Amino acid sequence: MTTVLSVDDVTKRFGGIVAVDGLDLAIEEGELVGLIGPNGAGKTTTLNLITGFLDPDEGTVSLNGEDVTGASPDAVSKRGIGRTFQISKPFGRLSVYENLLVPNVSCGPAEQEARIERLLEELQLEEVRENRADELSGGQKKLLELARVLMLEPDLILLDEPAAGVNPVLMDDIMDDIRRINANGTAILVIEHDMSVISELCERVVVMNAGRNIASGTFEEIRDDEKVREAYLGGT
Ligand SMILES: Nc1ncnc2c1ncn2[C@@H]1O[C@H](COP(=O)(O)OP(=O)(O)OP(=O)(O)O)[C@@H](O)[C@H]1O
Repeated sequence: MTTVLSVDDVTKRFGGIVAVDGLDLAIEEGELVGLIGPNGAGKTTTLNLITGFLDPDEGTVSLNGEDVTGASPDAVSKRGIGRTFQISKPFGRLSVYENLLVPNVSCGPAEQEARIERLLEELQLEEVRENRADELSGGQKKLLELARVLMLEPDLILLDEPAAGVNPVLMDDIMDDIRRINANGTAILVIEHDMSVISELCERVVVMNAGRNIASGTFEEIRDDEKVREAYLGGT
């Protein structure tokens, strides 16, 4: 198997707080992995370290075997990592269609247009293509963000809480979309507090606590892990 993402012994401190503490994490080609952990475990900081929004104090981040530690968010995105945010931030005054013209694609205009049309259809945004992005529901905004990320045809997508603020019916559609994108060959890492989403979606789950990777396995394996139970009980 080819390793798409490798986080090796990464540490990030904010003053006296060690947010990420010697973290090791790897995602193989085609995997769909969940990243969970109690509040403050370091999940979002990890995403920020992988995507170049933060620089680690120690350790390395590699993408497809290439060291991308310290690269800018733009450079990381060009090398094939896409990312969505906990709170979607589309360009509110632009239409759905115009938002999809924003990503800096490396293909020509005809292919760009074809990708937009395909994604509008696949993600069921066709009906709202001319609507302003700030008129969309929470779930539709998440779909638009996913479409924006897919415009760049990434090797790996990092999803930060895709279920937050989404109604359950649309969440079922979003889960189907995530499965389909993964089945087409894109590796995915999902941060999510909703355990039903994690258990339904992810073949492997990594658990963080206090900045460290404390367990990795199927949902059933980590659910029955004593260290994981203690981490969640200790956090409440
Ligand atoms: N910019 C920052 N400055 C100072 N401390 C920070 C900063 N970002 C995160 N932290 C701290 O780092 C630790 C890890 O935070 P992080 O947001 O990564 O956790 P998380 O697992 O994503 O939590 P949640 O599930 O609540 O989103 C916390 O103690 C947090 O307060």
